[in-house]
Amino acid sequence: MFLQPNDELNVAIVLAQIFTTILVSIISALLCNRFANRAAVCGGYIQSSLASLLSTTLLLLLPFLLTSFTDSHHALDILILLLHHYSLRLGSSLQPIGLTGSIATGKSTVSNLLRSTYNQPIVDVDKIAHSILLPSHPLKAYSQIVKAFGSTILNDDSSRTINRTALGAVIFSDAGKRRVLNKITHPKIRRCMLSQIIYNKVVKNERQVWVDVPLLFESPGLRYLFGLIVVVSTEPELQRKRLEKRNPELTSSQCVDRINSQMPLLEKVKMSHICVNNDGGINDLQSKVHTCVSRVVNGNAFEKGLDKAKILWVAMLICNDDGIGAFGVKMAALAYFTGMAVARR
Ligand SMILES: CC(C)(COP(=O)(O)OP(=O)(O)OC[C@H]1O[C@@H](n2cnc3c(N)ncnc32)[C@H](O)[C@@H]1O)[C@@H](O)C(=O)NCCC(=O)NCCS
Ligand SMILES: Nc1ncnc2c1ncn2[C@@H]1O[C@H](COP(=O)(O)OP(=O)(O)OP(=O)(O)O)[C@@H](O)[C@H]1O
Repeated sequence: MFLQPNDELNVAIVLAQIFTTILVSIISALLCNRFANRAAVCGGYIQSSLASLLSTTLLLLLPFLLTSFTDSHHALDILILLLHHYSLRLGSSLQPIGLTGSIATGKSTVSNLLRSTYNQPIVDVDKIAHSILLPSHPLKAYSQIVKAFGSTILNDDSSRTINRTALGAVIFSDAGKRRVLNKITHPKIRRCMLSQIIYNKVVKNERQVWVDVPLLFESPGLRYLFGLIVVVSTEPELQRKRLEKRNPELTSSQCVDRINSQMPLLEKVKMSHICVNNDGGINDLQSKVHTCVSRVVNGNAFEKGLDKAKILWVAMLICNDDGIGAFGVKMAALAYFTGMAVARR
């Protein structure tokens, strides 16, 4: 079933479906041809029977393979992997810039400045997380979440959409439940995030892409995806006050739960390349963002470390929400051979 190309994820999926359909057809045709040639050369009864049996099996398997590719998102994973691989070979990297911080330290405010003043492309991971929750989203987190948390987290109206405040109250006060939600949502968020990075880099040809990702350091290994990490920090008391002011629907203790559910900000600052301190007013923040953008545009703040990034991309794609199945093994093999090709250069 082909999806309608109505957003970056779907465009990438449709491209991936077309790509794998062509790839599988070429491989099958080549293999059939090879078997037929072998049989003709050897001329033996057993060989030619075996060859025709294998060719027929392959041809029969082809529609099945295509259906399973188009019904799943494995095709997208392979496309992302290959694009990443070839971008490294061409000497440019898909490595984006990570923008992080803790809750209410000002990531969205900085993103808005980057977008409006500097025309920078931003992938907003909170926005992705919200879209994932919709009943109509192709990655189908909605049904899994309702199964895990029950219908009490749904809005009472006819839409039956997820009430984010209700779900937040459950997961921010209980680390076990938070893990359950993260297990459902994070692989899907990651996949949409990667699709959007690829879309911006490859389709829109953007030089650098910023990714506003709140849990960059909390998600194991994710930091290696980024060539550069910028953290937005505020002093804890100011952070709590800004959170309470922005989200009046939350009680003081719910605000504290949300802050405590994340890694301490100081640790994040230590692990980042650039820190934008947001203890002052908006004008002060604007001038700090200006300094940050100058460093990034000059390019001298980027780290090397493509190998680490490459290993991570491969691991992220294999360990997706479908588990390490047969397709994961195939992808590992693909990654291994592409890696060998690079090593030989
Ligand atoms: C729990 C949900 C429904 C609350 O929605 P709500 O609109 O009230 O908050 P919002 O999404 O704007 O999140 C605000 C901030 O909370 C923090 N936060 C969100 N989810 C988590 C989490 N699982 N663990 C720790 N902090 C989180 C982030 O700093 C985020 O920027 C929502 O955040 C969600 O679906 N979270 C799970 C997905 C996720 O991890 N998102 C974070 C992006 S990686
Ligand atoms: N320099 C500033 N001066 C005054 N208010 C600010 C400043 N920076 C941010 N704020 C306000 O603080 C609140 C939190 O900021 P923002 O939403 O940008 O944080 P965030 O890190 O994106 O939060 P979240 O993690 O929840 O997505 C907002 O209401 C914002 O308007």
